[in-house]
Amino acid sequence: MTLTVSQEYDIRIAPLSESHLDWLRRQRYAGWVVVVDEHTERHCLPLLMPLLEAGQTPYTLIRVPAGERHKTLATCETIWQEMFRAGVGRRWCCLNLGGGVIGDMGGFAAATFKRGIDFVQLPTTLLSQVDASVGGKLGIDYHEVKNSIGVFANPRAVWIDPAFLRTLPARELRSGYAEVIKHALIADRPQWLELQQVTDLDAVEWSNLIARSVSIKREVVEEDPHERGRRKALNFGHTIGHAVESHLLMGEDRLLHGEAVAVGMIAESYISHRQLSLGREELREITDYCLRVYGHQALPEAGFKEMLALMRQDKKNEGAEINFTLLEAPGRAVVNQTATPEVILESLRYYNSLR
Ligand SMILES: NC(=O)c1ccc[n+]([C@@H]2O[C@H](COP(=O)([O-])OP(=O)(O)OC[C@H]3O[C@@H](n4cnc5c(N)ncnc54)[C@H](O)[C@@H]3O)[C@@H](O)[C@H]2O)c1
Ligand SMILES: O=C(O)C(=O)C[C@@H](O)[C@H](O)[C@H](O)COP(=O)(O)O
Ligand SMILES: [Zn+2]
Repeated sequence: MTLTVSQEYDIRIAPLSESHLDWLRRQRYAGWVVVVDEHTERHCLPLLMPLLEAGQTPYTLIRVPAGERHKTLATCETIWQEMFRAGVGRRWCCLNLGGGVIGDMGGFAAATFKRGIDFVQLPTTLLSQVDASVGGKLGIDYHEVKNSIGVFANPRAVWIDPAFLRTLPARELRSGYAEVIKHALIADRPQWLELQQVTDLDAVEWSNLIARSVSIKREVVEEDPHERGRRKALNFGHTIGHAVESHLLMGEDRLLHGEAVAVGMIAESYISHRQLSLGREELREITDYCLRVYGHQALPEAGFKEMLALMRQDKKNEGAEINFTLLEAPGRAVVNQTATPEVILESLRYYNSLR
C-alpha cells in the first residue's frame, strides 16, 4: 500500500524489495549514510543489507547507543562528526533505520547537515511505523525537555516493512500501540470500539492496523504540516505524557514514550470529562482499557511540581497557560484547550487513585 503526503513523499507499507532499490538508484545519490542503534544494527540491518550490497553506491554506517536517554545533542554531534569523517556531501542520502529515536535524531542530523541532505525513514518499531516516521517532526531532547530542539523537514520517502516488528520486544510493541490508541481516540471512533476488543498484542495482524493508523496521521499532517491548528490533535496525551516521561527519564522507573502517553491519555481524558462533554462512561472506558494494556505505575507526588514546570515548556503553549488537546468524545479531539494547575494536579491524582 502506498500513501502520498502533500505530493512530496510516499509512505510505502510493503516488504523491502528490489523496487525500493530502484527508487534509490533513480535518485543517483553520491553515497548513503545508514544510521542505526545497537539493536537495529543487530536485528534490522540484515534485512536492509541485500539492498545496500546490490546498490553499487558507497555507504557508511553510523552506530549510536539505543534509547531515549541518548536522543541528545551529544549523540547528534557524533552523527555529524561521522558524516564529516565519511566525506558526506549534499548529494548523499541518510537512511534512518530504527525507531522514533533514530528517526527523529537521524532526521534532524540530516536536515541540518550542510543545511540539509535528503533522508529516508525506515521505521522499525510499531511506534515509528504508525507515527514518528510521518510528518517531518525531527529533533532531540535538550536538558531533558522532550524534542525541544528540532525542525520540521520532510523525508524523501518512508518505507514501512512490518517484518521488522518480528524482533521487537513486547514492551516496545505495547509502547507503540499507545499511538495507535491515540489516533483512534482523536479521529476514528469505530477504530476505538474495535481496539477495545484487542487483548493480546501478540495475536494482532499488524499490517492492516498500521495502514489505518498511519493514514490518520497522514491526513492530519497533510492538512496542517507545521502544527498551526489541527495537528495539535496528534498531541493528545502528550502535554502530561511528555512531562511524566521527562521527569522519570533518568530514574530506574522510567517509562517508554508510549507508556507515558498512556498515562497522559488517562489524565487528559479526566480533564476532558471535567471541562468538556466527554462522558463519565467514556472516561471509564478509556481509563479501563489503558490500565488493562499498560497496568499502573504510581507517579511520585514529590515530582508533580517539576512536571508542571515541564508542562510550562510545552511547545503548544501560547501564553502563560498550559495548552492541551482534549476530547469531546472518543473520535473527536478539540485543540487549544487550557487547564489550571489545580485541575492538572487533580488529573494526576486521579491517575494515582486508580492503583
Ligand atoms: N516525530 C514524531 O512525529 C514522533 C512521533 C511519536 C514519537 N516520537 C518519538 O519517538 C521516540 C520513541 O520511539 P520508539 O518507541 O520507536 O523508541 P526507540 O527508537 O528508542 O526504539 C525502541 C527500542 O527498540 C529497539 N528496536 C527498534 N527496532 C527494533 C526491532 N525491529 N527489533 C528489535 N529492537 C528494535 C531500539 O533499539 C530501542 O531500544 C520518542 O523519542 C518520541 O518522542 C516522534
Ligand atoms: O506528529 C505530531 O504532531 C505529534 O504530536 C506526534 C506525537 O506522537 C509525537 O510524540 C511528537 O514527537 C510530539 O511532538 P512535540 O512537538 O510535542 O514534541
Ligand atoms: Zn508521541
